[in-house]
Amino acid sequence: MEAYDLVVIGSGPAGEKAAVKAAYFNYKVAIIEKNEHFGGAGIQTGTLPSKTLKETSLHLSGIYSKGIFSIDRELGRIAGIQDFMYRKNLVVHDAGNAVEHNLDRHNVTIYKGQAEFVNDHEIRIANGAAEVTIYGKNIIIATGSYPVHPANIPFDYIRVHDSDSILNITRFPRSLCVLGAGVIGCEYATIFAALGIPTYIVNNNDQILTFLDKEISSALVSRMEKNGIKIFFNNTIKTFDIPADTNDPITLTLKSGDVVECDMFLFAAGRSGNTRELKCERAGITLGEREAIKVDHRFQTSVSHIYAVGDVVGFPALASTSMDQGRIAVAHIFQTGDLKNLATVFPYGIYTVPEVSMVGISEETAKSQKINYGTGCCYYRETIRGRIMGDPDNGFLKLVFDKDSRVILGVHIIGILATELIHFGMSLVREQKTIDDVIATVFNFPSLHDLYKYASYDGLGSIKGKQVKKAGENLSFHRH
Ligand SMILES: Cc1cc2nc3c(=O)[nH]c(=O)nc-3n(C[C@H](O)[C@H](O)[C@H](O)COP(=O)(O)OP(=O)(O)OC[C@H]3O[C@@H](n4cnc5c(N)ncnc54)[C@H](O)[C@@H]3O)c2cc1C
Ligand SMILES: NC(=O)c1ccc[n+]([C@@H]2O[C@H](COP(=O)([O-])OP(=O)(O)OC[C@H]3O[C@@H](n4cnc5c(N)ncnc54)[C@H](O)[C@@H]3O)[C@@H](O)[C@H]2O)c1
Repeated sequence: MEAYDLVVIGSGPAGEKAAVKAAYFNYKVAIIEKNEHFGGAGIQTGTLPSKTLKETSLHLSGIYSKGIFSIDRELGRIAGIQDFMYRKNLVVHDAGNAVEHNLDRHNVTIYKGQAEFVNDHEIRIANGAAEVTIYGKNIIIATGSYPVHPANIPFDYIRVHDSDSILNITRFPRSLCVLGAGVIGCEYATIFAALGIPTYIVNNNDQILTFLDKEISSALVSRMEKNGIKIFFNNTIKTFDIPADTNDPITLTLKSGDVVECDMFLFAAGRSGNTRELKCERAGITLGEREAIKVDHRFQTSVSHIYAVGDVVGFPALASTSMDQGRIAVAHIFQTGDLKNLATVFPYGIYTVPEVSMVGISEETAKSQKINYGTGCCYYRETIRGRIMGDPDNGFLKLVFDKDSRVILGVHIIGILATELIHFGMSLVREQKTIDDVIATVFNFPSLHDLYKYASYDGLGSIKGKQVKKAGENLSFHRH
């Protein structure tokens, strides 16, 4: 039986980075992947395809240039579903190959097939009729998550989809209903709505993306509604009526009694850990809620030489954090001494139209923690760069800071490039910088980083109790 210093199960962002890091330190490493292609949800079915479809929908719809440069860009021909999928397919294919190449380059041995534990050191890999068992001195489970399939949702992958099958549609929906206003639901709803497709969201509470600062999530709701999305709050679907003729609409009856007619349906109301096939009980590994594996802060499971990283351990379930979790587990196993814990300050990037990003605490959290906090805000259109670009999103940046120390505690952005702009804010929060530090910083001019400067000035005004002049909507921002 072939023996390895480390066996990694799964080649998504968490598994790839773990395997490559251990190999870099000259350990003998194997990785097991059950899918034909490498990269997991990060590259094949989640992050990368959805982000590419978002860029494609912005490009095809011209949503950010309409009416701004005097002459509207017209598409030479009507874009078809092949045009919509073209770049996604290309980028996914290239990025999947890049993962394989990276593993190869680092001399990681690749096993194709489905892994299951024989005991706490031995893993059986089945690939069709072929089977092989390998030995891992240490093991990292990085098997990710899958979209749950509640019994009442009649998935047919033609008109009723989950976030995997929506990537393979062969025609545009004439209209779309999404169940769940989490990140997946909101991102896909805005991608399709940007293309002019009538879109509905059904969500079982009164807010979308509940972890966001409320002012930002409310602003996103108003932008989504402006882009033609109708959201049913505090609601869920009671019955589905799917006619045999695909020209006829699917009829959904909601808990509220409302009836929604739509051409396609997307389920986006939750994922669970990919642990069922692993037979974790044979290795003595303890599972938690939603089929996730229980780990400590170093990603060690209940069995000391077995670690678990990425989506399979649950929150925060991001590609960004998953990669670092993989690296941290390896650093702990082999005592490389370079990485100890996952950064406590990391950003959330929501690739909706418009984008949203946040780091640190929201105004609601500051309030609940009884912090003597202040806020400062600046709209994109109040900056010169924003005016040049034109800003159909009415985007803004909001700072939450401690009024006594003036230290910035949270940064919240809605608007173009929010997921890029947030990283300066992340440094501010991590390094406990003050609004005065931001005011004393020179940025390129014109640049959107002015948002930080003028939000800080706005914050100064709010400390002194002045009402700082604000253009346009949300003039009535509550000041502390
Ligand atoms: C639609 C969507 C959009 C997303 N957008 C973002 C985003 O914008 N930003 C972000 O940070 N995150 C995003 N995410 C989340 C991100 O994709 C995941 O957090 C990330 O992929 C988790 O990485 P992972 O390595 O833990 O698991 P995965 O990427 O799921 O990879 C797990 C791998 O393990 C393999 N595997 C599973 N079981 C076995 C087995 N028994 N044997 C062998 N192989 C096995 C699978 O085939 C898969 O290749 C998104 C997710 C979805 C679904
Ligand atoms: N940009 C990103 O970072 C990004 C993008 C997509 C996904 N992800 C990751 O993927 C994970 C899964 O995302 P998700 O959106 O599937 O799940 P989620 O748990 O974040 O959201 C599910 C939503 O569906 C609602 N819901 C649940 N059951 C319902 C029901 N029966 N009826 C109506 N509404 C219902 C919930 O209230 C919630 O708003 C997230 O935790 C996230 O970390 C990240």
